[in-house]
Amino acid sequence: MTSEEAKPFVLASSPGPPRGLVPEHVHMLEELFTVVWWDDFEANRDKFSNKIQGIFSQCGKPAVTEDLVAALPNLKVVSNFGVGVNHLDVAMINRHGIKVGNTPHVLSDAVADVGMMLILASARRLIEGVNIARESKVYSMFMMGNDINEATLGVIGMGNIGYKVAERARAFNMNIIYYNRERRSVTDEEKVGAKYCMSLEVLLRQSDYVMVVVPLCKETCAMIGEREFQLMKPTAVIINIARGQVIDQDAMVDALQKKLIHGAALDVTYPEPLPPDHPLLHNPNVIVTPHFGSQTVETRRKMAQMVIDNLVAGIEGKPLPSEFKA
Ligand SMILES: O=C(O)C(=O)CO
Repeated sequence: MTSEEAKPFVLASSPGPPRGLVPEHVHMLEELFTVVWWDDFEANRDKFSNKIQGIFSQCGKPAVTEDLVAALPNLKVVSNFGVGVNHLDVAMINRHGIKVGNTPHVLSDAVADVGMMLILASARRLIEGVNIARESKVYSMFMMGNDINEATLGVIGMGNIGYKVAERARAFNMNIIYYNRERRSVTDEEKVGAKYCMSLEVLLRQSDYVMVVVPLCKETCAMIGEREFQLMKPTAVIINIARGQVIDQDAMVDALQKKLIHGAALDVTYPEPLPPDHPLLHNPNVIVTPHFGSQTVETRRKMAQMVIDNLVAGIEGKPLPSEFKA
């Protein structure tokens, strides 16, 4: 058994909610590392600065600023608990000779499940239905939903998660179209029956459900805005399991109010959470969930293991099992 001092030092934001580490993950980390929690680090910078070799980063916590990176001369790796690294300045971190790890693949099924769940929940008006049953109101025959059978799903971003959404939608007999930087292979397309759209415009015009699954970056920030909502069907529902900022949120509120689109189902927004008086929380055609796409016990366990594997490899100077490069 390694002594505490011999274990490499890793900086992490303090455990517990919001979005903190659950005890199981803390235990996994502490088995291999001397974990320096952010509050302790802040109070004792001189004691820890030379010792920290890795940072456990989650949803922008701790904030990996250039000042922090420069203050940690032995830092080798920033390991992100999640696939999306939009909150990290990867180019800046890499410039300092430090690697960045993330956790793709292991969470794709869980996130795609939430995407499919949001399609079904909005099509079948799940939240309204649950509320009616809970309030013991007279059951209304007029609370009609819509079939997703034969409806068209437009997937924007056919990466790992987008493809998993398509696999699920295929099982529900949806017509699948997609828009992606690169076209998938014919074999991939045929497996899920997905048709490639040459332009976003074509996808937006044809889709009953528009699912956003692109990573947030300069090119995708606010890629769905006023013009895009105008192209969509008035019956369409937009679903976002990527990052809130990929959609211009004010334009979406406007599009919903003007009935340019029918509804929205959002696992991601900005900010998170939305303030209680936000219009998206008070529209019966909108479902908002708390960015919980990857949040299952099993998936989070796999993610925690991957974060740890990236930390170990980075600290030992080996290639990361999953490195994200700028
Ligand atoms: O891993 C991420 O980046 C996620 O947002 C999962 O929901």
